[in-house]
Amino acid sequence: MIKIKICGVRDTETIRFCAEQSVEWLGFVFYPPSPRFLTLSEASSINSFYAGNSLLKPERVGLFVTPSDDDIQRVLDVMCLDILQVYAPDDRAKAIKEKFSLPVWQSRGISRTEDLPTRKICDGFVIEAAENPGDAMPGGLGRQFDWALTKKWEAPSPWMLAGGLSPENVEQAILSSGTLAVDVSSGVEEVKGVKSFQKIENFVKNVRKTIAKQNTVS
Ligand SMILES: O=C(O)c1ccccc1N[C@@H]1O[C@H](COP(=O)(O)O)[C@@H](O)[C@H]1O
Repeated sequence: MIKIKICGVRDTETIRFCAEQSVEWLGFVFYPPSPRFLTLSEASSINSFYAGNSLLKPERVGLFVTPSDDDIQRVLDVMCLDILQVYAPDDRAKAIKEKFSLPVWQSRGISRTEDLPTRKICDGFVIEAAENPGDAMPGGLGRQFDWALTKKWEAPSPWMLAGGLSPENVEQAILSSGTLAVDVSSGVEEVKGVKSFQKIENFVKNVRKTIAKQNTVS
């Protein structure tokens, strides 16, 4: 079973829709330059929505870019998170895990085999395309890398594939990379920062279809 994370969710209708699609994780972006940035007030509303809907299953992943402890604490004061996804160096990612006692996924940009992690750092990795000089953000840009790079990688901890995934390419991405989990943001949007229910539905359908095909041949 391939697990799915829909990142950059900003409203309760999208949360409800994704939950109905049985996705495993929802990503909430706490990085101000992002078009998917969630204010503390919006985070607090989403927290109330979750609190009032105890059957909502998707785990809440808070995304932070080189955060201070205060940046994370301010969010945790208004919203429960199940997992922290961080863009941070190894030691800082470990320190965040220690401080907040939550599972931590470290985002890692790669462009060649040598960039793939060989040591466990925290609880998992989000593997995506390397950042380019001048990029406004380290992720959420719809940029792919060569998926074949991960096919023979002996990952030191669980990982998910991210970067430039879409309903159209996710099947090929899963087959080429060998991933067991996928993370999508811009590929399921109508315009930057606004999720498309149709694209989310197609994305989920195509992921599930890929699993079915894999089951058929194995
Ligand atoms: O989604 C964002 O706005 C974002 C901002 C800053 C860092 C990461 C961000 N998203 C993450 O980037 C990857 C790839 O996203 P995309 O599908 O290519 O748009 C994914 O892990 C998102 O969670």
